[in-house]
Amino acid sequence: MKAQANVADNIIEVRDVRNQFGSQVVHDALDLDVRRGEILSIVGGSGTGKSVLLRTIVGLNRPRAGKVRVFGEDLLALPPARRMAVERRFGVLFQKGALFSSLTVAENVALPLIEHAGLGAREAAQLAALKIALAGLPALAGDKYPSDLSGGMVKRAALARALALDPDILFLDEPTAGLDPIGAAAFDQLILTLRDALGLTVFIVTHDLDTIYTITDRVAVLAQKKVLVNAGLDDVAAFDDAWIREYFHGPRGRAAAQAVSAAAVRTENA
Ligand SMILES: Nc1ncnc2c1ncn2[C@@H]1O[C@H](COP(=O)(O)OP(=O)(O)OP(=O)(O)O)[C@@H](O)[C@H]1O
Repeated sequence: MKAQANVADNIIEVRDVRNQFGSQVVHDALDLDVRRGEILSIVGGSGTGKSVLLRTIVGLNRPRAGKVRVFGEDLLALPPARRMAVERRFGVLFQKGALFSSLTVAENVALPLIEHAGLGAREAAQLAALKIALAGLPALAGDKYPSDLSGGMVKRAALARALALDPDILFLDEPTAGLDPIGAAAFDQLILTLRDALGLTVFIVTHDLDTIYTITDRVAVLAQKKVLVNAGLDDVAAFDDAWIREYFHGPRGRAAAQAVSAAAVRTENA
């Protein structure tokens, strides 16, 4: 079962944000709160700016207007050393994994420990081995190069690297895209376990209805250049909007909802 977030304070606050590329306005007057300890899924049609929102929150994209506060700090207004200290509290898993292809998995995971935590090579290697295990990979995977891994293992390796610096917030951009259903379900359960064990806050950009139904506490829907609704799944699914109706009540949405109900019944009868 999902555990609800313990403390309902906002760890991320996005206020009145505008993002624009040339004449294309992606976000206009966008507001979003993310609560400490929750798993929040960001959904929306293709091109609604889910990845841009993630990049804006982690400071990789400067909005044209508005403010983003993470842990109460405006990242873009901080002096470099303070900004780096805040950034160390983020773990980011980008869409394609973004591992260095010329480094082994263990070296990829050790890199932030050497570069940002100032560890020596030996300590970093020991800690990297722990993170690799935490991400559910066998120890042998540490010696492999990203090109030698399956898609699911690449995601786990990238997750191990995202966990390297013991982040408070995990940002995941379409973590289950390209995985088979069994691999995707296992990855979802891993995220849930890590959230519960480590007290992480998890921000997931996803199209995956199974992820949304099985591990998400709240869902934020991007539409009309803003967050149309940010609430629990039942409230979002009942929201009166054409895209939401099609997404949550179309065949795939119904199948995901039924699978979760069936799993709940099995648990009750066990
Ligand atoms: N650096 C950039 N320069 C110009 N346009 C950009 C840039 N980054 C994003 N965009 C545009 O912003 C829009 C939103 O992009 P984004 O990748 O956030 O969408 P998305 O909701 O994540 O889509 P998808 O679900 O297809 O991955 C797109 O039209 C994209 O082309």
